[in-house]
Amino acid sequence: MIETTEPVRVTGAEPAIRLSAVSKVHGSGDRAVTALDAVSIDLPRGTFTAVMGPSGSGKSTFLHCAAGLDRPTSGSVLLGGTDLAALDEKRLTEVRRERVGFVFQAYNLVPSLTVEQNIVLPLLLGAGAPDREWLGHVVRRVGLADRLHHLPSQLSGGQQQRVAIARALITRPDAVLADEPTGALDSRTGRQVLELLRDVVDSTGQTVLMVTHDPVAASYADRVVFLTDGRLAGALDRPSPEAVAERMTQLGEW
Ligand SMILES: Nc1ncnc2c1ncn2[C@@H]1O[C@H](COP(=O)(O)OP(=O)(O)OP(=O)(O)O)[C@@H](O)[C@H]1O
Repeated sequence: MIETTEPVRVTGAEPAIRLSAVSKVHGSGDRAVTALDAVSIDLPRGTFTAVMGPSGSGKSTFLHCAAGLDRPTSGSVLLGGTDLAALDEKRLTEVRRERVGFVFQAYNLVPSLTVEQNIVLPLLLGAGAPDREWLGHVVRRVGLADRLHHLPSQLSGGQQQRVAIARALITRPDAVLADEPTGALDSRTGRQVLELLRDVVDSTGQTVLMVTHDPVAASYADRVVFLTDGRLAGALDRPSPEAVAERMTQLGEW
């Protein structure tokens, strides 16, 4: 008798974010600029992806399309299995609030609110009640348990960015999207923020997508994808800072 062993089929969980042939044209006529040109990519759940490329290569547009902040001219974006193109503005805003966490270079905290109030703000806007247990977990993870009643102005830059990361995590989003999160930090504080993002992926299975110009920052990711002229121009898995820097040099100016 011949025994056949069926290969175990790993169906692969649905990606946190899927872009299919996404193009984005800004403006029209003579002024039209193709910022993204038929980009297709899956960001698997529980992974950390960095996006790099020369200035003007489409990194921010990529992040904004992936997050539903910008609507593609063509192609589709699935966020946690939801087709963003099918949503009206109101629903898109809700989906963005519930399913995506944002971290920006300028921390974007509300100066008159305490650390705790800033962290739970997305829940209040969405009329959800803060889950004290999850809040406790998030503030411990970012190392801010003893700063909850401080104002942002009483914190260092790195601490403020950690508040922003906690705020991004409070809704348990499908993905955390970070645009140059260490751009305003010195290298030591920047490393702490990158270690935190890495830990968020490793210990909570979160998905992180980060735009950066810094090869060291990119080396914290599982994978770096490169953009030039709005197109994907390769990727590096388990990137070292040296390999990322070399690839960026090949792609032209930074
Ligand atoms: N609102 C807009 N209107 C017109 N053109 C735009 C707009 N936003 C972006 N662009 C153009 O689209 C292209 C990609 O821009 P994008 O900001 O995505 O690049 P980037 O890689 O993030 O750049 P940088 O590293 O300099 O921030 C650029 O040529 C830019 O000038």
